[in-house]
Amino acid sequence: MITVALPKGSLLRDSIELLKSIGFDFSAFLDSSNRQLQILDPTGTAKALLVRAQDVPVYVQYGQAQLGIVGYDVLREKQPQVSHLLDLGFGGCRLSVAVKASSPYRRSLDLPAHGRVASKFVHCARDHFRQLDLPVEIVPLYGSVELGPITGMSEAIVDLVSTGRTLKENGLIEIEILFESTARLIAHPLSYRLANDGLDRAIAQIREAVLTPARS
Ligand SMILES: Nc1ncnc2c1ncn2[C@@H]1O[C@H](COP(=O)(O)OP(=O)(O)OP(=O)(O)O)[C@@H](O)[C@H]1O
Ligand SMILES: O=P(O)(O)OC[C@H]1O[C@H](OP(=O)(O)OP(=O)(O)O)[C@H](O)[C@@H]1O
Repeated sequence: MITVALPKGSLLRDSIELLKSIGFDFSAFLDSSNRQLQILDPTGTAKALLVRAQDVPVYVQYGQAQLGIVGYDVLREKQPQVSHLLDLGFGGCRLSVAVKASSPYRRSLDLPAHGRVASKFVHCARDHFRQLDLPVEIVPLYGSVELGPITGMSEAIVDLVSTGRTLKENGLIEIEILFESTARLIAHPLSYRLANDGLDRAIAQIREAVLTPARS
């Protein structure tokens, strides 16, 4: 039995579609009236856990799931001890620095020393400003990060941008990209090395499905 940790939120639908293309049906997670956090595929050969995006690598690192699907952004932020197998191509976004459009800042280095930067990606943000040798205070938030500059709590944010709509509708602009992100397939390192439970076959099928442009 293979167990796969799936992220709630933005990546869930594409993750379920990908697994469906290799014969595992976890579409029950898309039914909003369903409250189950663990479901068996109807064939009884695989199980899926529904977890918060940041928790996917935790279940994989500790071996409760042999496989997981998670954004590269989360891997950069959490640095989990997992095997990084494959870029799945969906969930494209980027981690960027953004400021109020009306502010004078147009690159990270324009920000004032000891200014504040709000982010859910505390480690990535800290690394970015450390590399620039610009001392800033990172303010950890859990969501709606854009409110940092809007309310005046912070001069800037480090947050995910996809279409750019959230920034635009909140009067912010992107001034620097830290890195691009897509969804990744990760594995529990020991399980991957031992390749038990048809794991090898499932990984090969996922690889094949990702390389084949149209999923059925
Ligand atoms: N706007 C977006 N467009 C595309 N992919 C995104 C977008 N926002 C986030 N992602 C990707 O989806 C992953 C999950 O993000 P999502 O916004 O669903 O959850 P979260 O808000 O980070 O987690 P939680 O709701 O548990 O706090 C991110 O780690 C990123 O890889
Ligand atoms: O560029 P866009 O396509 O507008 O997407 C970017 C938004 O998506 C994510 O937020 P999410 O929906 O996860 O909400 P959150 O603020 O609670 O993290 C991210 O934090 C941005 O706010």
